[in-house]
Amino acid sequence: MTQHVRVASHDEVPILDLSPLRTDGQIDPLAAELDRACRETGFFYIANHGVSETALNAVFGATRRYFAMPEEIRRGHAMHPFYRRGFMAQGVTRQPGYAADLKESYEVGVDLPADDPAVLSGLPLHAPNQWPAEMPWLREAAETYFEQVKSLGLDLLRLIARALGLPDGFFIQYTRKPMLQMRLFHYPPQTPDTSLNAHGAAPHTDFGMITILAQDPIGGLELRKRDGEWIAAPYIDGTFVVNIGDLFQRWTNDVYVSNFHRVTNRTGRERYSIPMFFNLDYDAPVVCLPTCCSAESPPKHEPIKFGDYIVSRFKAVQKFDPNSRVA
Ligand SMILES: O=C(O)CCC(=O)C(=O)O
Ligand SMILES: [Fe+2]
Repeated sequence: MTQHVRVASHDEVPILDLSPLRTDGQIDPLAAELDRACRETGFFYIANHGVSETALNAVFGATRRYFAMPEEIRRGHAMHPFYRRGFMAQGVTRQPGYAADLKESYEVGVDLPADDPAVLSGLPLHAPNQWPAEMPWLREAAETYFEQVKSLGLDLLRLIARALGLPDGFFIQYTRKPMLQMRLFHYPPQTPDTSLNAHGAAPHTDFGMITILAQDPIGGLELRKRDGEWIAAPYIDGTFVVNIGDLFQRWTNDVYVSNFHRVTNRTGRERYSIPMFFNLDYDAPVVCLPTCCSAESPPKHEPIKFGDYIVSRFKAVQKFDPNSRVA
């Protein structure tokens, strides 16, 4: 079992107050704080993020209620392996070198109509959401929260563009049909006989752009600093945790860091968390950002399409099957 780790200092994982984003205030000092956090640990908290407490409490309430039901009911909502919406059982996610993750989830994306051209053409991850008809409370709470976190994500994209010296709309231009993936997570408590190699979520880096995470007071999220030390990023009331994904690191020519993190729930209690993987349009060209490369620091990575990269990572760790589409 992993050792007890110390709590991150404010310097290591700062709390950024986002109020200036919504009050038309001066955002440059905030962008500078964000820039420093993204270069050093790739993790920061955000406060005054604009998501209502009512929406947050409702989505956690619905998540608890859903996972308190017998698993057979959830199995009836099994996630479609191509569209990635619905229930994902324990053990689907497996990071190389570790036992399968102990968490289970309900997956939600951008709710596209079945006749949307992207859906009709079979673009991976583009689909209508899947909702159990007998649980309207799940859909209602998840959709309300999803919309609020989506607008928070757009605010963050504007701030990130500012931090990187790009026009404010640089990333927002690629959010016409963004591949947002929200996951309602349940982490059962780890028992003493759980394999030493098992985690709620084994050490990994996130795939995409940024992750906006709501965790409950149980805590358990830990991240690895650039020097290799693991530190805890506990629950802080009124905040979310934001971190950088691998594709965004690549886009910045490795100037921003996508860091390893993990979750181990040793509290003996159920843990719930709700990450929003804020990804961009399938076709967004990920080519070294103009402010991140120069003659002294040439591009380190080949250009790639946003969606092609995300799909390649799903294949590696989440049993994504490109041949599983039903016409
Ligand atoms: O549940 C958490 O606190 C973090 C989950 C996570 O890191 C992930 O799903 O990528
Ligand atoms: Fe993660």
